[in-house]
Amino acid sequence: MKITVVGAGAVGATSADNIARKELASELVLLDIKEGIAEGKALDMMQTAALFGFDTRITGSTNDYSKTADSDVVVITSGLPRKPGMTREELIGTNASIVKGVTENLLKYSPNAIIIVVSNPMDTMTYLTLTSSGVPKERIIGMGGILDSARFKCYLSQALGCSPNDLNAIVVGGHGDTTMIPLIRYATWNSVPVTEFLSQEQQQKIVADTMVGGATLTKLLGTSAWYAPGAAVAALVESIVRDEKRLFSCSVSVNGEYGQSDICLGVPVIIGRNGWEKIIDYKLNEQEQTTFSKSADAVRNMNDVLKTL
Ligand SMILES: NC(=O)C1=CN([C@@H]2O[C@H](COP(=O)(O)OP(=O)(O)OC[C@H]3O[C@@H](n4cnc5c(N)ncnc54)[C@H](O)[C@@H]3O)[C@@H](O)[C@H]2O)C=CC1
Ligand SMILES: O=C([O-])CC(=O)C(=O)O
Repeated sequence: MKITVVGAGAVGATSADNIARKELASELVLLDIKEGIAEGKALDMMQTAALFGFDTRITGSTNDYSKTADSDVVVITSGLPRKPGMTREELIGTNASIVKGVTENLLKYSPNAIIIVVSNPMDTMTYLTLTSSGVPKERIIGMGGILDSARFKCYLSQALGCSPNDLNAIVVGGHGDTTMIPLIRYATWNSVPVTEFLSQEQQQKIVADTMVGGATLTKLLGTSAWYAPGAAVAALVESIVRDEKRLFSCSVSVNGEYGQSDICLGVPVIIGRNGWEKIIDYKLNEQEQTTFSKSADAVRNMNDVLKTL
């Protein structure tokens, strides 16, 4: 198994670190446009192999895509992160051309790879990758909902005073401060709805905190987060390479599901060796469906911006 991570910045390097520690690949390539950074981080990580006990061979490359040849999975994290006060959507002007160019280069050497898109605005970057590449839709997966769902579980666990591992909770819709939809009605604590233990006020606060989870971290850090994003990327890669069939919220090309088409949006989807396999229809109630449609409208407006760039 060969995996490439493009972008050796905060998220790319953390993703690669997790992928190596989990031994998800025999070969892992980190690529960046900045001279030496990917090689340096790859060597630094390689020197943890004897300490963590993994056998993955990690190499770095400054923009030489021939080193990424025949990758089974590629992860795109290249592009600008936001700064405090910005939305993810404001990154579109810079990141669209980066993501498009990186995808073209990757596909020259790994035409059969499964592509994971992380760069923001993620749903629109996933749509751009799909529409500009001609790669079958099952092989293009936007990562956002796994991270948002982990944050949702974090806030739920704090309110309930319980282990996040005993929680089941999912966030669907767009990966944006106003577009994500934490489905609290469906969240459970070891099979019991969390709504039975939380007041309306607590529920509203958890949902609101989850939606601005990324913005909260950006304000604290001065740039956006990387530990949970890197862990979420690794979980997604793991379900692919081990064919785990995990049910994750990922941004994929919907075709009538949840009342939407010609858009990539976060929906519950089964992830296996061939990419995303099946969208699962959670029966949204009227209010959730209305929120989902509004989320889709916002993402579609962003996708329309691509035509003006
Ligand atoms: N979808 C999600 O859940 C998340 C998405 N993100 C997004 O991921 C992206 C990366 O974030 P960070 O790693 O924090 O940023 P960063 O600035 O630490 O790293 C980005 C890296 O991309 C590289 N890069 C830029 N253009 C390139 C090109 N053409 N080819 C190869 N490499 C190139 C830069 O040199 C830099 O090393 C941002 O767009 C951020 O908004 C971040 C966290 C979560
Ligand atoms: O907040 C950001 O800009 C980065 C991101 O997507 C996240 O951490 O959820």
